[in-house]
Amino acid sequence: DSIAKAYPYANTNKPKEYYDYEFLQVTWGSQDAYEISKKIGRGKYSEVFSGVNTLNQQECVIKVLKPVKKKKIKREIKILQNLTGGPNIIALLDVVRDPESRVPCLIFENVNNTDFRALYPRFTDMDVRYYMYELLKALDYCHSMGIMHRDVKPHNVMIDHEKKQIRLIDWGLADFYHPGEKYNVRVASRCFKGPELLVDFHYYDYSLDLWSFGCMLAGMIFRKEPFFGGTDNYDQLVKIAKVIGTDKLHEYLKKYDLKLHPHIQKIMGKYPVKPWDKFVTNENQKYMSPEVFDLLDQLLQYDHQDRPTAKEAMNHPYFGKIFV
Ligand SMILES: CN1CCn2c1nc1c(Br)c(Br)c(Br)c(Br)c12
Ligand code: NA
Repeated sequence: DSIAKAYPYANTNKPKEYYDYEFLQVTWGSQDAYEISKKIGRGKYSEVFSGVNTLNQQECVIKVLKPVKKKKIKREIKILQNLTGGPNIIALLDVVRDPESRVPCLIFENVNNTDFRALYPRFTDMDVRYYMYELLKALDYCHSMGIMHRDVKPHNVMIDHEKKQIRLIDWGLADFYHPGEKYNVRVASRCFKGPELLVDFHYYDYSLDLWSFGCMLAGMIFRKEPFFGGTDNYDQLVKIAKVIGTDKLHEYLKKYDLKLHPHIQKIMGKYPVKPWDKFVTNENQKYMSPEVFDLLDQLLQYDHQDRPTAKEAMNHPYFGKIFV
């Protein structure tokens, strides 16, 4: 079996009620304390609004959950409660039920976010290093608390560029890591799915988040969003193989005794490794450095066991300069 390199027993050492979220007794606050001002987003599982707490005039974000299994709602609430207060983790302020519809709403602290498509092109090389280090702080924290995020992507990293603050949001796909547990591979967003998900390897761990993190970093420094732009979950692996090559893919499959889905076998060719400097252009060269290429080599590896942990990534020389 494959066991996490980092924090494998984080949950083993916790009381049962820490991870056994099904028994969570949700104490619902009163919805009438919150007024919705405008819709700011919509996802598969929720609609998101900016709002205000009428009792203290505090701005907030209201995530109205679409009808989904109670178990999944309890999981998201439990995880948010376990993590609130952690570095760069979005703070859950309240859990309320809409009086008419009785639909559950999660109330979060507000972040004056700028959409990443408009923000990232404005980043200096130091901005990228700074914000990606802050994101690793959030990942190392949640991993140390026995939780995999499983949906790391720019859409889920809120950035207030004035305050130079980030918050990792949307813990709706997050789950508790238990060594040897079989997990659903239908998680993360297509372009950020790790190879383990695309080859149906169910015994994955926190290192999935480090693959997604690597995809974010590559997209930011090469100004190519998404970096691996697959058209479906089969093509996604082909797009990855066209960059990191097929030799190591076959090594990976052999090590874990995995078979490529027949459709992937049909569309997958034989590809060499594509060096990172092939992606350099005039507009992205300000983000290039030997350190960042080395970090990408480490993060974007097929074998999840070979990727650095979040803590190891934080100690990479690429993040050395932000402390001068
Ligand atoms: C789709 N958008 C845009 C901004 N924004 C969106 N979803 C958000 C969520 Br969920 C939270 Br929690 C916060 Br805080 C912010 Br800010 C959010
Ligand atoms: Na959220």
